Amino acid sequence: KKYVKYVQCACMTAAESLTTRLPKAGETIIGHKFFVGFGGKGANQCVQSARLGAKTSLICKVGSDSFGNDYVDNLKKNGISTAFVGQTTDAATGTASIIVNSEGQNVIVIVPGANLLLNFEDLKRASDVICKAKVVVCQLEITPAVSLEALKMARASGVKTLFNPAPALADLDPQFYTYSDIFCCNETEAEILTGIPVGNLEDAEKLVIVTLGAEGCMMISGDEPIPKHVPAGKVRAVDTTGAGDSFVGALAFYLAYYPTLSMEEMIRKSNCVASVSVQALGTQSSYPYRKDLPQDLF
Ligand SMILES: Nc1ncnc2c1ncn2[C@@H]1O[C@H](COP(=O)(O)OP(=O)(O)OP(=O)(O)O)[C@@H](O)[C@H]1O
Ligand SMILES: [K+]
Repeated sequence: KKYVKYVQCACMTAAESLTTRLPKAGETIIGHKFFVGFGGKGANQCVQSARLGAKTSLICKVGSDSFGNDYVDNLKKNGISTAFVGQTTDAATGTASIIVNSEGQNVIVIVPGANLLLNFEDLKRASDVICKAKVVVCQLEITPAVSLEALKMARASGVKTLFNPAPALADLDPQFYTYSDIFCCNETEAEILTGIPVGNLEDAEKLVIVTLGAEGCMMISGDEPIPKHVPAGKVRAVDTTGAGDSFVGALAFYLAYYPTLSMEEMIRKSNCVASVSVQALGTQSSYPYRKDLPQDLF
């Protein structure tokens, strides 16, 4: 199989301003630091997989603007195929404008922009990549119906599906459960999602993983219905931003390249990768490369 993994996703430019306090409505204040980074859950996950050595292709849409051009360069630098990264003049590249005060409190405005223009036609164009992948990973930062369609296309070709229901939707279409082999969310998302009728969970996915920050993860599967705790190692965390995406990206890598490992072992290794990411600042900037990790992870 040519593409061992494909992520269908959102790309966002994150512009962050640091100030002593958050401005009030109508107020202008002076901050002391500004930086721009690359984000979006799907893209983050894809970058982490690629840095572990996975062959990846991203299906997404950015604007025909400087943020979009920079994002395409960033993906290429990470060795990710951009054959299905569309650029549109109908919307701007997705952005997250973030203001953080000295207590670490923040206000964030996300404008999804071009991400919401990714459509069924784009999926059709990429169908060869989707259907020949080993693993397809989807999230909810694009139009949910498009994510669901990608999962269905993958499933129809026997491709393993990993779904990360983030950001969480209270009224998630129950079909997402049916078309996900692995359903991986964090505690907050699990809380929002538990409004789903239990009947849907029963005829659903083969495995549910809930990530628990420093505590690692809980896993529960059809084969092993008793929840199992897979702890993360003790590390000195400096910035946990993006840890969830590092975990999902790592898990996708192990599913594609080490399919004979037990799920527990894949989760243990993915915890190790994500726990490295919390020891560095930022999101993609904190994701480890294969060469910098203990070699017993491979
Ligand atoms: N303090 C920590 N120490 C060790 N590992 C951690 C720590 N925080 C997170 N991790 C690792 O990262 C994984 C994901 O963390 P978490 O559950 O906080 O995800 P998240 O809430 O989606 O994170 P974020 O939204 O900040 O990206 C955990 O399962 C664990 O493997
Ligand atoms: K980090």
